[in-house]
Amino acid sequence: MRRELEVGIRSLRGRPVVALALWSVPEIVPTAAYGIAVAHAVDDGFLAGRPATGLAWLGALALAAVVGAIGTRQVYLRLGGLVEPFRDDLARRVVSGALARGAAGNRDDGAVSRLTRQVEIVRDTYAGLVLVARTLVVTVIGVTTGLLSIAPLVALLVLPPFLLGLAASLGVMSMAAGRVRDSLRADEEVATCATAVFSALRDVTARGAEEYAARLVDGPIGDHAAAERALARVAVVRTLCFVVGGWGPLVVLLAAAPWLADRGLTAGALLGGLTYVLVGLQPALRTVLAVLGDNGLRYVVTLGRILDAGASPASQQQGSPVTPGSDVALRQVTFAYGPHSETVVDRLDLTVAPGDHLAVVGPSGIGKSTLAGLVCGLLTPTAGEVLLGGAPMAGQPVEQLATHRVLIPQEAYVFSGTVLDNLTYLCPDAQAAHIDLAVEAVGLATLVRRLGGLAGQVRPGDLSAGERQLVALTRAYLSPAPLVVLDEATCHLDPDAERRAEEAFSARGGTLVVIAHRISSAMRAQQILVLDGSSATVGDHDSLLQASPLYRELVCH
Ligand SMILES: Nc1ncnc2c1ncn2[C@@H]1O[C@H](COP(=O)(O)OP(=O)(O)OP(=O)(O)O)[C@@H](O)[C@H]1O
Repeated sequence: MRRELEVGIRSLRGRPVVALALWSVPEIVPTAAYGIAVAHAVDDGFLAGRPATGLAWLGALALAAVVGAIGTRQVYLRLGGLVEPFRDDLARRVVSGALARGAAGNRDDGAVSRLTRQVEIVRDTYAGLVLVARTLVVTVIGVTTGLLSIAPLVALLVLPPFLLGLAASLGVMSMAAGRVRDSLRADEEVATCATAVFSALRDVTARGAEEYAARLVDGPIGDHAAAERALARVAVVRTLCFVVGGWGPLVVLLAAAPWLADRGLTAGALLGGLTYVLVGLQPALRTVLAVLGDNGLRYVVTLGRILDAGASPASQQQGSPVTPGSDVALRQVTFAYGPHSETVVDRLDLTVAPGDHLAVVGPSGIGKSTLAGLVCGLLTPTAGEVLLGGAPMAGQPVEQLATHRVLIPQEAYVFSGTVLDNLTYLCPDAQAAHIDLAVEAVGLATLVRRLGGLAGQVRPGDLSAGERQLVALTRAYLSPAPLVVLDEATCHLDPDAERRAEEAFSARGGTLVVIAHRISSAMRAQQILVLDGSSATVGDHDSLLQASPLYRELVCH
């Protein structure tokens, strides 16, 4: 919070602060005059049986208010000279930061929001804070001057509780800023989670993952509720501050009235003192609390966001995720589905160079799909590690992994919608020419024509298992992911269609891992991994014929 306040105070340097202060002086006149006029109107006028004198004092009060209004007008005219340059500085900071990040190749999607909405919020709240700080100073000077002139004892009684309440309100501000930040963060977390779940609603329903989706949003919603409760507790503390600083002086003054009367305090002076509390101090504290609680917090939090985003692109890059390549490496990977389950993969070492085509073969139930899950980061090794482009898969966010690898399982996922929706699901910005190329390469053209082109409707139930696989394969082909893993994803295609699809993927670029359904598929790969329960052998077709009895057996089959 100190940083945000320093930025605001520093911005006042070289601005017309003196003119603003001088034009605030006329405003002190009515503030100081309230109690004096009431005291004299009562003591010298109405209680002395001279109502005309009483009314004259009240008339003088109206005159003082006119003087104050002239000062207020001039203050507002000069406020722009303080606030607009501050806004310009912030806008400059946002634009420079966004340009620097753009030049460094990093998109800054939040810059528009910061430049328009957030800078305006800071400008408005800053103006509100300047005004309230000025009003507070004017009130304290005016009330103190007035009280000292009619009854110095009353000043000694009412000012301490007021100042105590004011100090406590300022202290609560720092605590409240932290709570507002927590609440905003929690709110963003809920929005991020809910957006992810809502945008995947179709998939959630299709895969029956409703409970999992609910669990995803459950935590952030709980955090948000806790943050809101903490914020509500701060509001209670703020109310207590007002009780002390706003009502405290009134109670003290009323309680001390007999004691003051014994010391010669007149009824008019007592009423004058009450007027200062009710018309001066109490509204000033209420405004301070309202403005600090609203403007102040919005100022600190929003300016904080702008300042954080303005950090140099180099420092931001340090935290940005590493972009892995497409080479896959397994280092002593061991995996079992549970602590007491049999080990499916045992200390496996494997390297697939970028651009290579690896086929995995082995008897049913030996662990081929498990290996595909490990390579894609869907399963976490019990021991050892899986690296993609040299970066460990473990701990990488799902969104990041999704841009670097795509897995097509045996049961192809196709949904109700247009052909185009189904094909561009992993690459929404795909160009028409690229889509046509993919459709042709993978062998989907006949089906697309039958469905009425890219705008035609797909009804999953009307497609054969092989047709659904072709749709899913074309989608994977269009995906920008450099690593493609096909887990028996062509098992429902005839051998020719399978060959055509696999050749398309080989020519696509990037690394290809195929869990082979047919041995003919394995023979197209540069490297073949034979999984044999107790051991795993890697080689090309010829070397494996020599080295692996299991491979020889699979080829004969
Ligand atoms: N989710 C799971 N929980 C527990 N065990 C599992 C799970 N999935 C697979 N297994 C077990 O792990 C072993 C390897 O299964 P996996 O599906 O990886 O074999 P596969 O070689 O792909 O078989 P297939 O060729 O029949 O598809 C099997 O014994 C299987 O029963």
